[in-house]
Amino acid sequence: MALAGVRVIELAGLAPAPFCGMILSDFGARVIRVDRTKVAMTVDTQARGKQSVALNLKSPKGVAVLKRLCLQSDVVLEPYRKGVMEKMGLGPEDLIKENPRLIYARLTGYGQSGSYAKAAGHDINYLAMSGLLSMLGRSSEKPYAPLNLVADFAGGGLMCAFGIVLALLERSRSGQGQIIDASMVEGAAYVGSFMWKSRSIGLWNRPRGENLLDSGAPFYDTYRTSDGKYVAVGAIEPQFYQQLIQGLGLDDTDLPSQMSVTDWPQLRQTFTQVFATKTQAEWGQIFDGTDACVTPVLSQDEVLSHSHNQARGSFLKDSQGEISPRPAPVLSRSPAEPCGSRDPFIGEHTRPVLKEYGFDQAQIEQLLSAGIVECNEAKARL
Ligand SMILES: C[C@H](CCC[C@H](C)C(=O)SCCNC(=O)CCNC(=O)[C@H](O)C(C)(C)COP(=O)(O)OP(=O)(O)OC[C@H]1O[C@@H](n2cnc3c(N)ncnc32)[C@H](O)[C@@H]1OP(=O)(O)O)[C@H]1CC[C@H]2[C@@H]3[C@H](O)C[C@@H]4C[C@H](O)CC[C@]4(C)[C@H]3C[C@H](O)[C@]12C
Repeated sequence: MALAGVRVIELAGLAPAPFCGMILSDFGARVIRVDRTKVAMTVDTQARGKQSVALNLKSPKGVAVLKRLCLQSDVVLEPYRKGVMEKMGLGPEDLIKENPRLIYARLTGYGQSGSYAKAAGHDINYLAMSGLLSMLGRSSEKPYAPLNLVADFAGGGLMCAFGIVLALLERSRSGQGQIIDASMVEGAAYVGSFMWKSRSIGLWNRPRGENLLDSGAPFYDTYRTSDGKYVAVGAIEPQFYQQLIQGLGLDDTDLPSQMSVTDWPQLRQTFTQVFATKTQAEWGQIFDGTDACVTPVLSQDEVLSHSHNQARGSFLKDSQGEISPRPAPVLSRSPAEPCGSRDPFIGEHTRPVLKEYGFDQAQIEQLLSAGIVECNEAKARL
């Protein structure tokens, strides 16, 4: 796999950093997640392929153990607010001095500088600060955050993984590691560059929810079908829009012009009435195989059985029966090989990892008895 041989130390975080770690693991990196001790369960639901070491970083000996892990690793990924790692003596200066090849990835909400750098926050806050949240929501409704998708994952975990791969590539030429300052505000905004760079063509010059791509246009929206399900319509171009009208059994000459913005409410009403006359499957029989850009709105469970997704194997079922998306994109020669076994328990791999990283039996026992590390192999054998 593309990242085979890359060794990552992931400090346990909430959601963005775990997603970043899972991406790296899916594409072949060895990801060791460092969990706190005395914690019963992990919140990392994106732990596919990872190993877990439980380590108390509130103790100097625990800090020394982490330094030794980072000394022999390629990447350290930390999900804490600005200054936390420095406070523990684990800042970039501390670690890169000992391992100049180390790639030190810092995934935060607001970045390592600026007045908000030390403030707590979550996806919705970062999305709000990115300028994108102000654009999300239907006309006359308040802005809404689309799950915690845009800042936590698109602009956070994924963007950080991209930064790590860039730094690995650069290191292959320079031999040097570097610090990645991954701010979710900036990552989300960067993902949304189109929203800024297309203002000049007037795509966003109307109020929220009244533009072509923000639920304003009736030919770019969702519609309820007679069985209470929905279809998505994305017939933007005239040639696709004509196929939409044809599939709906409407006569274009009876309708206002597609781009007559003032007539969009009336056009939406017409589409709403027509889509309500058939089931989602019936509309699928009408529109599948055409360029009308009409697709079923599938649930998280329905995605697995849709013929298109099935043909590609777009979704996986692991050994625990959990359905989840397969890694993307698909590389032709070195594709991801996501691990199918269960996620690790906290501290499940403490002993074998410490041994692999050069700690002898006596040192490991000493760390265990002092509570610096925890080992939960027994739980794993149940
Ligand atoms: C996980 C589910 C989904 C959450 C997604 C949500 C929408 C997000 O947006 S997550 C993104 C959050 N932001 C960031 O990641 C940006 C960077 N990070 C931060 O800004 C901060 O870390 C913070 C604000 C997120 C948290 O701040 P906090 O003060 O807690 O921590 P830090 O300042 O960073 O300092 C870390 C401290 O920890 C010490 N540390 C670290 N490692 C170790 C170690 N190995 N040993 C010892 N100590 C360690 C470090 O020294 C620092 O200490 P100091 O502070 O002393 O310096 C979640 C969605 C719903 C959640 C569940 C729900 O809330 C119910 C339960 C609530 C319960 O309380 C917890 C369990 C829940 C089930 C809960 C579980 C999950 O959170 C959810 C499922």
